[in-house]
Amino acid sequence: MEKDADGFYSPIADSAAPKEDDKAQPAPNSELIKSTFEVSVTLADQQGDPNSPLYSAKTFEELGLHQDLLKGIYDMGFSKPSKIQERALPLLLANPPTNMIGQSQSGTGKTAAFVLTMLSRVDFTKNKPQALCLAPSRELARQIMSVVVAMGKFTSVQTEYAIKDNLARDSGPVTAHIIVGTPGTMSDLMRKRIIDVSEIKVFVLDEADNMLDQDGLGDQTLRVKNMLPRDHPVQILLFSATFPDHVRSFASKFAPGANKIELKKEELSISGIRQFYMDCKNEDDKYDILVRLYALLTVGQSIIFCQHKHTADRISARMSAEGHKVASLHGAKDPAERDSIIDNFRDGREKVLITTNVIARGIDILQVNMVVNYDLPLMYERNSGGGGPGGAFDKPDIETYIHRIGRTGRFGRRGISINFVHDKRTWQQMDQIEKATGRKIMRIETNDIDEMEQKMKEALK
Ligand SMILES: Nc1ncnc2c1ncn2[C@@H]1O[C@H](COP(=O)(O)OP(=O)(O)OP(=O)(O)O)[C@@H](O)[C@H]1O
Repeated sequence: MEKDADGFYSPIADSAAPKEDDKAQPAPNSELIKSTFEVSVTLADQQGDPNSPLYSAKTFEELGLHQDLLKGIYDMGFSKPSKIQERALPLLLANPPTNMIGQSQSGTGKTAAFVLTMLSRVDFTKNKPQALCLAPSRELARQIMSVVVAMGKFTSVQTEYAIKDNLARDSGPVTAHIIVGTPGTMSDLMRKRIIDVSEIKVFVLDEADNMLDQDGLGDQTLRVKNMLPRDHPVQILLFSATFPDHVRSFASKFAPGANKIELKKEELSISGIRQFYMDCKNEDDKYDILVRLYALLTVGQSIIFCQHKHTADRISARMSAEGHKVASLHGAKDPAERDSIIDNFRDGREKVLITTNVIARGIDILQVNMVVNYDLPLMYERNSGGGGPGGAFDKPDIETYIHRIGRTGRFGRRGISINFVHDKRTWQQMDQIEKATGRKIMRIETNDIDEMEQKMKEALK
């Protein structure tokens, strides 16, 4: 079976496929919630709470960073390290270099830990690639690059992208120190020797469980690793908020002898994200409820996740036709369009983004205070007996759920997630998610608009 650009197997019927009578009907305005509250983006002082993943007993100065990098960190407005930064950085920067498997909840600052390591290990006098970083989407690669550039502002770091359409096929060898990209393009450029790997010292996988998963990007990532030099050690860093059991042992082989920072199952999701569900009557009702939520979705910014790109396109086309301003983003759009959509959303020019799992991981936009799982994230289960030949998308994808809701509640902020459930199957799937994450998912009435607004107000306080 072929996987599409969003990493899904494609020949699965979209349960929310358009129906003949599905033509856009303007939603009565009376149904729209009038938003009467402001978003309070209060950054609770969790950096002083020893139980918080943002807590640290140390300062950045104590972590052994170069003066130029400290300047970059403070210039970004960071004052104290988070727990993962405090614990990981001394291990990451120690000599001889040791591999690392680092796990920490979404939005707790893993990026800074690996970016500071790359910047610390580069010899700026040599114009050759010395650190490679892979991410599962171009959007995340671009975001990581912005952190490299910001943290390296007071160094002479040179950077380059290994993402689709960035380098011409006949480009000369890349002389940049740090290259950030997606695995397919990275391996392509390495094979063509546009990227010379002879001086590579650090190899980072962000969203490592996804990058190593054989049902995901595993093959492409392995191809990159197999092209790395063998005449000197390369420090391998794997970071993610999740490391499911089936990836964990492979991760240990991929990064042998790694220092490990791990989370317990009950620590996986963030307490600042309040989780809700709405009991929808059927597929069509999901759409109507989303439209009714529109005013709340635009109080801050929100991301609506669908299982399929055609669902994302269909909902956004219908909402736009009804006069609501929304954008849609998925892997079938061309790279330039993807860049402009995410940039518009990042800059707040768009408030509602309807998307697929393509941006479920890593994307850090602090103003996002609401995530809607229009469709719950599902994984392909072979031989589940639930439909297609040999398997079906029946099982909830717990890791993707944790990453999706983690697009809100970043670095101590508050956020809301809402799951739409509409039949017995989706109920059961949500029940499994609740059990696996150990966090209560509260009901919100769909027909009591005041209650809906009140609950959200409280959750964001
Ligand atoms: N020490 C710090 N002080 C203040 N803000 C920080 C600090 N470290 C990171 N941040 C900010 O916190 C936010 C989340 O960080 P980051 O994107 O690295 O999270 P993450 O752990 O990689 O999350 P995810 O698992 O979702 O990828 C970013 O906006 C980042 O700038």
